Amino acid sequence: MRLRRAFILESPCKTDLKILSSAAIPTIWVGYMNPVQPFCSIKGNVFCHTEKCLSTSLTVTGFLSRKHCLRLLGTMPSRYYVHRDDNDEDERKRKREGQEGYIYFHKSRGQHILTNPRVLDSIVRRAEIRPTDTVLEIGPGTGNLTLKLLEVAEKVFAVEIDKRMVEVLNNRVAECGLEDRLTVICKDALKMDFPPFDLIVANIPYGISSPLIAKLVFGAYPFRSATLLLQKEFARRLLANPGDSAFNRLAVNVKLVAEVEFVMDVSKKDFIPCPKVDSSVVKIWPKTKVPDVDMHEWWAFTRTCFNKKNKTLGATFKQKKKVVELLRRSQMMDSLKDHVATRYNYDDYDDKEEQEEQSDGEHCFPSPCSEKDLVSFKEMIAEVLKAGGFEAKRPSKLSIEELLHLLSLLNQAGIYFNDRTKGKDVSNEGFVASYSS
Ligand SMILES: C[S@@+](CC[C@H](N)C(=O)[O-])C[C@H]1O[C@@H](n2cnc3c(N)ncnc32)[C@H](O)[C@@H]1O
Repeated sequence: MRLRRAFILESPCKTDLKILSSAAIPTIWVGYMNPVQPFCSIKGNVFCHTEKCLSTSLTVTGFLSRKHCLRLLGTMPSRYYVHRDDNDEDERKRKREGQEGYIYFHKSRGQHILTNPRVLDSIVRRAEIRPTDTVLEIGPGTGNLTLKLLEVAEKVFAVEIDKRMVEVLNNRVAECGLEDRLTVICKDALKMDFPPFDLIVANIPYGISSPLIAKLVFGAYPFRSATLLLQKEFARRLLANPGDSAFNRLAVNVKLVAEVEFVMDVSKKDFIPCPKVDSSVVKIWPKTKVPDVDMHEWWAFTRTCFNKKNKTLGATFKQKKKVVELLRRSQMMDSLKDHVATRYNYDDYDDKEEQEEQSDGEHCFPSPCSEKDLVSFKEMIAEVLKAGGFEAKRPSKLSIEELLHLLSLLNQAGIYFNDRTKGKDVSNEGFVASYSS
């Protein structure tokens, strides 16, 4: 049968629909075929990237029932999917929300559904799931990935913040008779303790990538690996090595405790609605042997060094604000308690950036340490940097081993980065929060 106009939708499986694409269509867009309803009546709600295919005819060898299609799609056919900004005031769209059959994808929640079955299969294959594994999925959405995970894992915990998605997911999994192996937790993944799991496999909302990865690799969760779909640029940063322009604080912190492996790039066209950015899949392997370092001290140290990652360490540790903070944190101020508060005069400080930082009010002193103590503390840091050969080096170019060495030299000299006046914080909450926007 030759169709002049095809109703193009997303579906996990082209063979199920028995659609053969013409050579002109590089990606096969398949889905719910409704030969009765004329295409033009639904055109308004179809996403633009599907429209590319409209003029191309498809050779169709069979149709699926609407019910079967809905099961494959997990929810309504895409004419019901509307992507709406949270500040979109369109009354008609608002009215439709809540009506049966309509589901809105919210940008603020990163709701971009991965629909390419080949990509879904590759993610599951590269995750190397064993039949006895419990998998944690963050942000299952309508369940395209969840269903694939349920085919191979013993159990899946899916954490989803959006109640509407949870409903769709539960219905879809129940229709496949797999509900016994799925536990859906309707919570914010950043604000909960995860149940025990062996692996994480997820297409996460990109807005929470940093805090979520920090939570996973520094949380008390022993897991084999995390296979994650991330924004491409973000993945490049995680994969970056010292000296690469993308190497940053998160990369250095993750590399301390985990190995990161590139798996594959994923085009934005493989999502509905189509996001603005491309994606990549990476696999994170927690290291079995982690360097013996106080993590809170390490996090505070990398925060200080990577704040201006391309500045030389000599210049970074000359900044008055940094030195005063370090002096306070290193508990070297006991002898200075009686000093009269001093507001520093920055006129003699030839560092524009730092002056700007001061001007936001947050970092204004008075501080109870004297200029004399500050100068000698500064000299002490400079000596440590010089002795270790770090004065002219830039944090962005240092290996983990070099950074660990520098930290131990500074600590040996009594210079600390974590606030030792506050007592020991054993949780990683502050650290995870520091990556939240
Ligand atoms: C990129 S979509 C992925 C959907 C699905 N996994 C897929 O591949 O098609 C991200 C999902 O994460 C959910 N989400 C967003 N923020 C979340 C959070 N803080 N905790 C848990 N889920 C969240 C969204 O509602 C959305 O369903």
